[in-house]
Amino acid sequence: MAPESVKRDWSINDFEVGRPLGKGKFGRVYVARETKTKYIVALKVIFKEQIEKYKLLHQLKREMTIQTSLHHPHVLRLYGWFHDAERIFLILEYAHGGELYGELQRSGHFSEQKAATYIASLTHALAYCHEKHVIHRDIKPENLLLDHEGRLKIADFGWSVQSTNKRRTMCGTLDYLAPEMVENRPHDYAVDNWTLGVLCYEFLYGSPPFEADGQADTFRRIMKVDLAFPSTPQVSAEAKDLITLLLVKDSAKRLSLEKILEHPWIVLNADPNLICPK
Ligand SMILES: Cc1nn(C)cc1-c1nc2c(-c3cnn(Cc4ccccc4)c3)c(Cl)cnc2[nH]1
Repeated sequence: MAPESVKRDWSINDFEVGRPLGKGKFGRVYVARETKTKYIVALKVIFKEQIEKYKLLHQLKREMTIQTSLHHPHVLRLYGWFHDAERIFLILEYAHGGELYGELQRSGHFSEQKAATYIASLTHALAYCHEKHVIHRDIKPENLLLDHEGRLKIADFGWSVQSTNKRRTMCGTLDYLAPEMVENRPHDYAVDNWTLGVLCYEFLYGSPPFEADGQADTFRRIMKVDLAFPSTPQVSAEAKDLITLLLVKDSAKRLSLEKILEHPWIVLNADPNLICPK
């Protein structure tokens, strides 16, 4: 039974902590087992000193508030949290399949079926987030996890925002930045549509479309929408069409999440057994 329905005042004594799983921005993540129910979770441990040092308490609270409120099969659950004198502990859903990034690194690039399935999963998750006025803004392979059946889970809402007013100004991460974010202009939900185009390209070719040696060159390539499709690996015209419809500089002209799900490449290639619309 999911821990949040068991009790509210958690402490580290309620968990048997296992091996480290990875490092997030400001803390390590461990696999852990809740002692009474034997339920397996991921425990993200964040040191208060780090949060205070980088003045990130507001961002952490926003991440926790947002992720706690999101209940979708392709969004990693945040069941609850607790703290002690030095640390903050987030009780997260455990994704048995690990990080999608590792799978991409091992295979070099994904098949069109796998890429389309992940893009469709992300699109459903983002449609849900946008309905709840949440823009993720930091979708990248390192923030994507897989469950035991290979279903995608979006993790790490550290850069997400609750967008009540339509336009926002904030910063994001490098290769996945939409032009309006590169220029630190006000931005809205459509930044996630741009990122879907970047991810679709990276899933199919193994590296992001505007990758360059230095940050300035990447920013220049993004601003020019300097998009080129290598001759290998072989990628279908339909896949290139979807990428081109998403990597559009004018955010209002990017393909909508609804139209992505109707695109022929998605309809032909995505595996419905691994996609959960709601
Ligand atoms: C790694 C790994 N290998 N296997 C077999 C399972 C996992 C696994 N890792 C996780 C992890 C996990 C671990 N590190 N990270 C790094 C990280 C931190 C913050 C945001 C995004 C990414 C996440 C989680 Cl949260 C939740 N579930 C996880 N499952």
